[in-house]
Amino acid sequence: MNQSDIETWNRCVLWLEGDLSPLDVSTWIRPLQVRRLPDRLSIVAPNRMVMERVRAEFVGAIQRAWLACDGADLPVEIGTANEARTTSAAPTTAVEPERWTQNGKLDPRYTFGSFIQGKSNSQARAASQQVSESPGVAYNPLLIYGASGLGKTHLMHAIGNALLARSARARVVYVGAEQWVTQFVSALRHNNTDEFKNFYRSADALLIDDIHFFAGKAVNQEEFFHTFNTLMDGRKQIVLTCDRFPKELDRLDDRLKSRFSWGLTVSVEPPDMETRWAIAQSKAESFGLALPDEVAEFVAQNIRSNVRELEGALLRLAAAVRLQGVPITIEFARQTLRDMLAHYEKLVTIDNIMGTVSKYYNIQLKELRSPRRNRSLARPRQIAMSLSRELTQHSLPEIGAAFEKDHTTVLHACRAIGKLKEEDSRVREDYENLLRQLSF
Ligand SMILES: Nc1ncnc2c1ncn2[C@@H]1O[C@H](COP(=O)(O)OP(=O)(O)OP(=O)(O)O)[C@@H](O)[C@H]1O
Repeated sequence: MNQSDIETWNRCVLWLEGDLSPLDVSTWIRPLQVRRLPDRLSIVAPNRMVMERVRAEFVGAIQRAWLACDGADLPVEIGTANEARTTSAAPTTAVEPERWTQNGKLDPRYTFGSFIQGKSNSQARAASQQVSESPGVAYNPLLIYGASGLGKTHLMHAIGNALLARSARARVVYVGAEQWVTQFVSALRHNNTDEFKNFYRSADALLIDDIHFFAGKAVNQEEFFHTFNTLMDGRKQIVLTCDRFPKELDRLDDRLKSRFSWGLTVSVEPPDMETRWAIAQSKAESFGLALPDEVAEFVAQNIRSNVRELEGALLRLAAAVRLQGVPITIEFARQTLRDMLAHYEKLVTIDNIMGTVSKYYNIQLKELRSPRRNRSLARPRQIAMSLSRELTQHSLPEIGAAFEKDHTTVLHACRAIGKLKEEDSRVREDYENLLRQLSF
């Protein structure tokens, strides 16, 4: 795949994430390699099973996604890597077997410049920048953890790209833990583990994504343990990402956990409203979408769980604008993103906001509706009203009715909490914790 095909295909995958289940996307779509030929899309599946399933179920969706992302309506041909290598009719679709003697590919789009900083990720970004400036010295290993789609891989690639920009000859090795496991198993099977070891142990910087994938894989952990020690002894930089705080990983060797804590462990959190807004603006610009401020605000307010979803939403808007050629308004965004928005509305209701807030403050649910005004009840009630305003589409009178109050009380609560978030760090922290809990 050339760079332009890779970029278009990445956008297609994002687009398909809006239509298919996450499991379908990771099982059937992500393993595909797609190449645009003058008259067709040539898809190579890693094996027969994937090929047959994609051919039976996903070809239409892939065609639509390509049309939306690239503007070209092309027929699709699909084969497997083996077929592609042996079919002279389609030599351009041949897929190189995954080899650990090649560096994994760093995405050139993932740089510090394209990473939007906010409260939720400033520590991770600063640490990553520092590592890229003083590899092997500043923080070693650097471990970035957090939920899916919050920018861990982006930061890891940014470090790799920056290291290569400083020294094009540096051996920056990037690999997903899953890929490492596959490669190591293959090396064991073919009796060439020495080559595998030399490759990883001679890196100047080793970046391993998603190390939670090592959990329960004792032989791989053992190999990684030795690679880790060799690189640390040679003052080579190690960067790791994980979907949770590594001490919480079950079935991961304690020796590894303790070594991870030699360096710095930083988290990335879901972005707050302001950061989502800035990310929306920046992603829209990179997709060539002129996004009016009020639409950016609408999208940022409504797509909250992670940046990958936010990006998917903007891509959809960009494709819809291109196809329909109409001006982009809030109503247009609401229509185009209605299934994504419905998903959020279903999950965040006033009832579950009240439930989450009462549990957080350890008060009874009925107290949120009661007329009692002592501070220990009034503050949680105001926070619950303000969250209902921020996270649902309900009007002030509807929120008031749910709390058995009138709409002016809700308005007052939203203003009071808005001000307190600026002035009182305790309120701000509580509000952000609750937002995180409600943003699944
Ligand atoms: N702060 C940010 N600024 C700009 N883009 C971001 C930011 N955070 C995430 N993204 C974008 O969101 C998408 C998902 O990010 P990324 O792949 O880094 O997530 P992740 O945390 O590694 O997720 P996973 O654990 O699922 O691999 C990427 O396209 C990335 O560029």
